[in-house]
Amino acid sequence: MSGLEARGLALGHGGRTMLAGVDLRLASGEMVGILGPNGAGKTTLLRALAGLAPPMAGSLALDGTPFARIADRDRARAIAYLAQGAEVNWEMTARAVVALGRLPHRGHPKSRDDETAVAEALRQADVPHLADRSCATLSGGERARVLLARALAVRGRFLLADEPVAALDPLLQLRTMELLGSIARAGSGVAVVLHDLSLAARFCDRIVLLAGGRALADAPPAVALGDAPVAEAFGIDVIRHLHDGETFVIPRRPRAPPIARSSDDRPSP
Ligand SMILES: Nc1ncnc2c1ncn2[C@@H]1O[C@H](COP(=O)(O)OP(=O)(O)OP(=O)(O)O)[C@@H](O)[C@H]1O
Repeated sequence: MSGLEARGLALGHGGRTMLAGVDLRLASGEMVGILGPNGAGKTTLLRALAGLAPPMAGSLALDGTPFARIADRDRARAIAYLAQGAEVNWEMTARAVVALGRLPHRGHPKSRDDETAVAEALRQADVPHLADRSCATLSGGERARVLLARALAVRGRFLLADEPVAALDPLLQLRTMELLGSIARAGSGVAVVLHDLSLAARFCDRIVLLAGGRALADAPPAVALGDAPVAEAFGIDVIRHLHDGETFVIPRRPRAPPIARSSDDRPSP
């Protein structure tokens, strides 16, 4: 079976289960959005898929080979991971940080040219002008784009990106989603954690919606972001706006909590 595959995953921290019974397959050429409320387990799931945190139960495999049988370096070459809101606390230039994405390739006979990969990643992430700046002096959005470039420089077959647009202005959010979509269309499997329902609905082929300790939905956006799953996962009502064939899903208001019926409300016998 090709792709990155999780079966029956149970994940948690300190012995506490946060997610259970998660099945997920990320194939080449598709972009999957991972959504859910704060604390639902999106980062926990993404880290497990990257091989950075072993599951409490279940299996993870790359093209049918269990993670346990894949060398760390081979896995790191195949699966690029962009952490959520990562800091860079060293006095390193942006170019040096992006070059860290080439570490899994060092000494590998089939490695592509590192300099070419770094230059292309800087260009894809729109940050060539920042290449010689110290990362410590970058704005939050600039740093986010440099760290995206580091993940792109891996040139993995899979890219797992945790909230890559959270710190970006509206133009860069759109450009980043377009970039991730083009990377998927070029043949990589992309999983992206998002909180923006419209970006997820417009750019993702499939949505995995996490809530209540499980995957509530794993379906195309029109289904996974339907009124019922969105209400159950986030406790909100949304407005849908169809424009040029694309659906925009806009949070409208928190759902009213269910009204407890007092004995006075009951119909008279
Ligand atoms: N190292 C840890 N030790 C203990 N609990 C943790 C740890 N990391 C995360 N958790 C808990 O696990 C749950 C899932 O966290 P996770 O970061 O995966 O959520 P998330 O869906 O990515 O949330 P957000 O949208 O806020 O980023 C949360 O309740 C969190 O408090």
